[in-house]
Amino acid sequence: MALRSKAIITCAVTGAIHTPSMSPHLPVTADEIATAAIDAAKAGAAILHLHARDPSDGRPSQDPELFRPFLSAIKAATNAVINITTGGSPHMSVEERMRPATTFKPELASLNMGSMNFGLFPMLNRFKEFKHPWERENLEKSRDLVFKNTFQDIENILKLGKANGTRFEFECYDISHLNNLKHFLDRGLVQAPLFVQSVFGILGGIGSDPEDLMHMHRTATRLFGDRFCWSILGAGRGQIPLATMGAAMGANVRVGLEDSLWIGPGRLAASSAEQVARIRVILEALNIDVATPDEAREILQLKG
Ligand SMILES: C[C@H](N)CC(=O)CC(=O)O
Ligand SMILES: [Zn+2]
Repeated sequence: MALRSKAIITCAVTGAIHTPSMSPHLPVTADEIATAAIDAAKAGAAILHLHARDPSDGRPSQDPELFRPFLSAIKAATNAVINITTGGSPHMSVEERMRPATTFKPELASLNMGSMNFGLFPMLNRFKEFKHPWERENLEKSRDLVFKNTFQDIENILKLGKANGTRFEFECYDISHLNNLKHFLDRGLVQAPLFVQSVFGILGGIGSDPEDLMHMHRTATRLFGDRFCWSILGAGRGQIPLATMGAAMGANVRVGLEDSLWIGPGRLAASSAEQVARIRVILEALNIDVATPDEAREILQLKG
């Protein structure tokens, strides 16, 4: 793993997993997403990972016209790195998922490194009341849902990136995803430094035990040596503890309401910025400086 000079904080402000009835703080409209992202950048996030939602009912959407207003507001207020999702929602087609990255040619986009079961239904044990029927439907449907990311899908998104100068946040939800990334590295379809976002705690992927983190780290180091920039994404209550453990080992970190709605046991986070502030305090307590957006660009060799 490339020795990390400074820690890059990525913030994912809304996503497509959580639904509006789960938290009043989940941004839905373009204004809410812009405000959440700008506040997260002010709190110390160098990279903003962005999804869009239909303002009428909060349903995840990859419609570029829903991205456009908050992208321009964010760019006007910060020089944070814009990272546009190509994962969208696991219920969407890959073509649908690729639309905003195709339209906006961002310097960074997410890329999910393998197909997998994507179990969201356990959240039905925690959340009972939903304003919109699609919220419960999506969770129920995840019992029989495959998040499709075939080798051809990945290759198509890599080609899109190459054409647009877009580099990737490689979402690795399991050890096999690291091997898939190595396959594309060996074929010269991806270039170092590889921004490896290890995703822990999604049902269908690797768990969120410290042993899982160590296993990911060992395997990534064996496969990529010092050609990767490691980052930790813990879903749900594992968010801050796993990010803390990873940071102590030299990793970068990802927080935000896309990945966890919580700031403490039973306490909803009031904003993604609150989670950024929390992990920043921890990083600085570990004597780790937080990277600015331009330092993140340099570390990840982004087009700027
Ligand atoms: C677990 C995260 N939702 C992973 C993610 O952010 C995927 C994407 O947007 O491409
Ligand atoms: Zn995402």
